[in-house]
Amino acid sequence: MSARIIDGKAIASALRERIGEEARAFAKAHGAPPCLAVVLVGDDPASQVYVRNKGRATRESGMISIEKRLPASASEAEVAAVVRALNEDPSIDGILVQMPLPVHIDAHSVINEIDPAKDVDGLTETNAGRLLLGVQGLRPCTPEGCVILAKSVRDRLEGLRAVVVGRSILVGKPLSLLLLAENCTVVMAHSKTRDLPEICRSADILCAAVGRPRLIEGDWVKKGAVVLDIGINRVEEDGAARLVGDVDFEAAKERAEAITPVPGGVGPMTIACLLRNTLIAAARRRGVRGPAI
Ligand SMILES: Nc1nc(=O)c2c([nH]1)NC[C@@H]1CN(c3ccc(C(=O)N[C@@H](CCC(=O)O)C(=O)O)cc3)C=[N+]21
Repeated sequence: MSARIIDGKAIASALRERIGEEARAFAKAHGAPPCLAVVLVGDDPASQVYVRNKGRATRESGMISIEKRLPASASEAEVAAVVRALNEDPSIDGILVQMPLPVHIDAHSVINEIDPAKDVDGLTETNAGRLLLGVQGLRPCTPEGCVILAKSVRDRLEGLRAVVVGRSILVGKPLSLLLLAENCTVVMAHSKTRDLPEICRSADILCAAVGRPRLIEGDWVKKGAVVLDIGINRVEEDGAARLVGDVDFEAAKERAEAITPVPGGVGPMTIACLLRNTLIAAARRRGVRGPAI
């Protein structure tokens, strides 16, 4: 039996719809919609596309989107100064510094300049610490999206064995912590893990976030598992550019119960969760409860 394909695009679009309603109610109650600022340094073509898409999605959800662009030659101090000005601006609810930054800029330092209350990526030390502690904070968008997708298949994640392949700051580590918070038994696997195929075969929920095209083979997937493919790899195949995940989708879907496609799986959820975080940040900054979505 072929797996059910988890339609991340449709789930994200339904979530964005609900966020839009909440954002409009917020605008009525507070006199202005939530506002997201995106800082883009340099002219990386992929980043330009992401930022344009984020801007469009933000406006479609009834929120305000502003962009601060700096040249690739901007110094770390200049980028930090832009972030600090956005921190001070009361009309800004969320700040996202688009990655990657030019190599001469230390991304960690710049991210840490963001006011944790406006850190809609959930990447500052403060929000990472809050995630570790299990207290209220802003959670990273892609991992949050993954948990929503897993719950679209399994009502309760409690007691399930989750294997997360990849330990990046952006995805692997925070996703492991979020799944732990859902009472999964979490295995954090990575490039030095021994017997990776065997460990993957033990997963009820298999999450691949390594950035290696089709690393996870079909027979690494347990029958009936939920597979979340977080990889977005651009490859050249038969002379055409294609987007593929970290999982061999065609093979894995013959064993999984449900699987996310690439594109159209986890990616769209990242943007929906970013908008959700912006709404949450806007509400909390005004001392009201965040959205119940
Ligand atoms: N501060 C920061 N926060 C981020 O969250 C962040 C970032 N920097 N830098 C770049 C990565 C990448 N990222 C994606 C978001 C949505 C899709 C997405 O919606 N992808 C579509 C299709 C994309 C396509 O066709 O190229 C999909 O998977 O269906 C992909 C990638 C957010 N990132």
